[in-house]
Amino acid sequence: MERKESHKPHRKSSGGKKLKKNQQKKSEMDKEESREKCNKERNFKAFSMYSAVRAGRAARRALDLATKKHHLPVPIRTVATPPPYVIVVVGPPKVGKTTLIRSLIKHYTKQKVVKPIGPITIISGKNKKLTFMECNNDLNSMIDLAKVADLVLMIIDASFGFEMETFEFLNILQVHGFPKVMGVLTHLDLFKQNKRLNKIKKRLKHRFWTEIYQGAKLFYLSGMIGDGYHRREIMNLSRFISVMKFRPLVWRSTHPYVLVDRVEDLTDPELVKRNPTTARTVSFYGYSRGISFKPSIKIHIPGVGDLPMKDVSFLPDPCPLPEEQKKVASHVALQEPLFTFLLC
Ligand SMILES: Nc1nc2c(ncn2[C@@H]2O[C@H](COP(=O)(O)OP(=O)(O)OP(=O)(O)O)[C@@H](O)[C@H]2O)c(=O)[nH]1
Repeated sequence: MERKESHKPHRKSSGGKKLKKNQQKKSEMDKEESREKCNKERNFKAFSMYSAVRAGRAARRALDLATKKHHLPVPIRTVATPPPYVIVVVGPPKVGKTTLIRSLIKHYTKQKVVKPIGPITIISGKNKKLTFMECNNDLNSMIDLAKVADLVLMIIDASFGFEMETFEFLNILQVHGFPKVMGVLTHLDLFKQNKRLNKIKKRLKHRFWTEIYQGAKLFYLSGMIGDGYHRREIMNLSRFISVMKFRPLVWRSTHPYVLVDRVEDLTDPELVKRNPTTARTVSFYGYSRGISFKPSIKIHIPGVGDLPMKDVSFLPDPCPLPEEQKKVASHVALQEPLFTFLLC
């Protein structure tokens, strides 16, 4: 007789090296899956806050940036094409003001100006003109230019640091409404050690931010090639100037004013010969800025006084924009915001 043997089923082992490894693998895979699922469902950025201090700082910065954009709307009062923006180059003696103007003019016009004297107006884009002017280191020049500057390029010699002239000009700016200010560090090639150069750059940047505002733009010009600064650095600076938005200051957008480019004495030379202190008739040429001039108003000339105006008239623009040049070519009459007025 055959005997059937019944075996007990094999019991699965609940321990051992291999099993433990498999279980670990499985649990890891499960975790990964659940994490992926979680990320898909929720925005993982929402849980990225690790530090309350850092989050506070980020929130404050975001608010700062948002409030910076809150400006009252400014009505545009200029005629058709705006007058050139005035860029004043300020700094102590021998810091590189002339060199910077020369380099910028060479970049924009491809022309070499050996010694730029007085205001120089150039066309920097399709509908933008710029007037560059160097500020002398006397108080009168500083006060006069602080009144008309749209952008101030503040040159700082890195090997000297900040000097009295810089602080004087900043104080004057505060009185006349603060236009845009950009710092330019020169003479950086005099530092031979990189470590020291970086330290100086950082120190001057923080000092500049304390004087102007946190985050004010500071450019670094690392040295000279020939008689100008490096082409690439000048190109970067000019690009920055080209895209800059100049916000008109309240006083300037509510008053007429002129930065005089040319003066002509129209008095009879015979009269002057006979009496050098005779009353003179003088013609001033310049772009009218702010609001329109009325012939009846008195003109204030800094350092001279209030004088009656005899006449004010339009002149064709000596520096027309490319579009206007085309119009002139096709004999379209132009009315430019350039003024001449007679004083007696
Ligand atoms: N090594 C070095 N020399 C520079 C630099 N910038 C300007 N210079 C030199 O400094 C000297 C004075 O430069 P300017 O451009 O005439 O200075 P400035 O501020 O116009 O001088 P003033 O009009 O007399 O006040 C020139 O010999 C320049 O070659 C620079 O970044 N590095």
